[in-house]
Amino acid sequence: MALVLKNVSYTFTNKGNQSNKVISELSMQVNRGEFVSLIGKSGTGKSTILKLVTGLLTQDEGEISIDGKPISLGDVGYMPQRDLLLPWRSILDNIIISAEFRKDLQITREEARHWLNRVGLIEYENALPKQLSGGMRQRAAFLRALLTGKDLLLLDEPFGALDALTKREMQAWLLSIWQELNKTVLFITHDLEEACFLSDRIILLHPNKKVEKINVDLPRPRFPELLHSTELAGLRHELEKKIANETD
Ligand SMILES: Nc1ncnc2c1ncn2[C@@H]1O[C@H](COP(=O)(O)OP(=O)(O)OP(=O)(O)O)[C@@H](O)[C@H]1O
Repeated sequence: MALVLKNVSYTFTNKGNQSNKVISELSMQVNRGEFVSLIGKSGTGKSTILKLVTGLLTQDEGEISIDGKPISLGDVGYMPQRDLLLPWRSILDNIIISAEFRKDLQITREEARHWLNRVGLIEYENALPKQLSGGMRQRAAFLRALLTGKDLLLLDEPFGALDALTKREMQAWLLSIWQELNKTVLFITHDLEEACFLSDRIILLHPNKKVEKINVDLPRPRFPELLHSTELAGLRHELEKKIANETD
């Protein structure tokens, strides 16, 4: 067992004291080594769930734990929707930033270079973020989350802004790294095909705050040919229908 959310609720209160209960009595679990995707219409609270799990936000009610211990800031590797790379630091210095704040974490520059090489960014180790394309920045932001050394990675729409081909490449290397390093991943996407292709399970958030848990019974390892299979197309279609029929 890895991450458990039990009866979690969260309400945003705006300046005018208007409140918006975004998460209501949510219970869900992500097991060690699993790849789980969160899907649902815009505004159903996907990013809020990730922020609660990181500890950036604190739930009003309920419990969030990792291996039975209440979560605290810094327990997970987090890749937010916007990459938030520091514009004045080189790519290499951006990806090893966690080691500067944590005594328990040693990342050598050699190790960081190994990873830059793995994702095709070694030639950019000394470049500034603004010199990289969107896809390259996403890869750097992913490495920064990976090099926190945490088992649980929270990835908020990491490939949302990429063209279809780059997205395919990134999905393939994400799966290879996930398998090789035995990570646990909680992933947000609006791309239903992507959710089916990558995940063991999908958690669908409904606008009425209910959640639906869907198993993805597709074989692993996953190869790109699977994207053309009737099984994947059938599951994607099923999800599409569930989401399309919803009203707020
Ligand atoms: N800082 C904030 N202050 C007030 N309301 C917020 C804040 N952040 C998010 N919300 C509101 O909470 C709700 C859920 O937002 P959240 O970003 O978690 O949804 P989401 O499912 O991730 O959406 P999307 O798919 O568009 O990224 C929305 O109604 C949003 O307007």
